[in-house]
Order: sequence, then structure tokens, then C-alpha cells
Amino acid sequence: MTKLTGDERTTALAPLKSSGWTEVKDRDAIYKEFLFKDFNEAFGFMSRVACLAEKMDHHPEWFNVYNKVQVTLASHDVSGISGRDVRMATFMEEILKK
Ligand SMILES: C[C@H](O)[C@H](O)[C@H]1CNC2=NC(N)=NC(=O)C2=N1
Repeated sequence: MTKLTGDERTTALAPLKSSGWTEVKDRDAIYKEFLFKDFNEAFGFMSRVACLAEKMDHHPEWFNVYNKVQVTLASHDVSGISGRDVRMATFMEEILKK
């Protein structure tokens, strides 16, 4: 995996930022808080992302309490944001629509 920098990073993050993702202050990572109807919905979301995470060998940092899922995405191997983070965040946005 390759760390995204400069214009490439800006371009890749633009659509995610318009979907509510923010850049983490003290590290090169992106963050979003998802709110669902209830725990069942929240955990269903996490289950689907978990399947992708295993397939991609790329894992979110996340915290869940009841209907809330707080997600931080970063690529540890490159200490920054890679295309894998963009792909995973994009997947999360797509499954919200289903
Ligand atoms: C050994 C294993 O393939 C690596 O540690 C993978 C696992 N999952 C990962 N997840 C994330 N978010 N970043 C990584 O760099 C990463 N690397």
C-alpha cells in the first residue's frame, strides 16, 4: 500500500469529506461517527465492514456503543491514509444507502 499525499490525497478525500468524514487532528487518519436506528442496525453495519476488512486485510479502528459506531481509518503500515482507507470509507457510505 502507498500513502496518499498532496493533491492525490486531497482529491481522494473530497467526496468522503462531503459525506461527513473529517481528518483526525493529531494523526494522518479520517474519522466519522455513524448513528443507526438501534444496536442491531449498528452491528449489522459492522458485520458487513468486518467481512470486507478480512477480504482486504485492512481493518478499521472503531468503537461501538448501542446505535453509535465511531470509525477511524488509517493505514498503519504506511502511518497515513492509503487507497485502502478510501476504499473502505467508500464502502461504508455505499452500504448506508442499501
Ligand atoms: C500483517 C497484516 O497484513 C497487516 O498488519 C495489515 C492488517 N490490517 C491493517 N489494517 C490497517 N488499518 N492498516 C494496516 O496497515 C493493516 N495492515
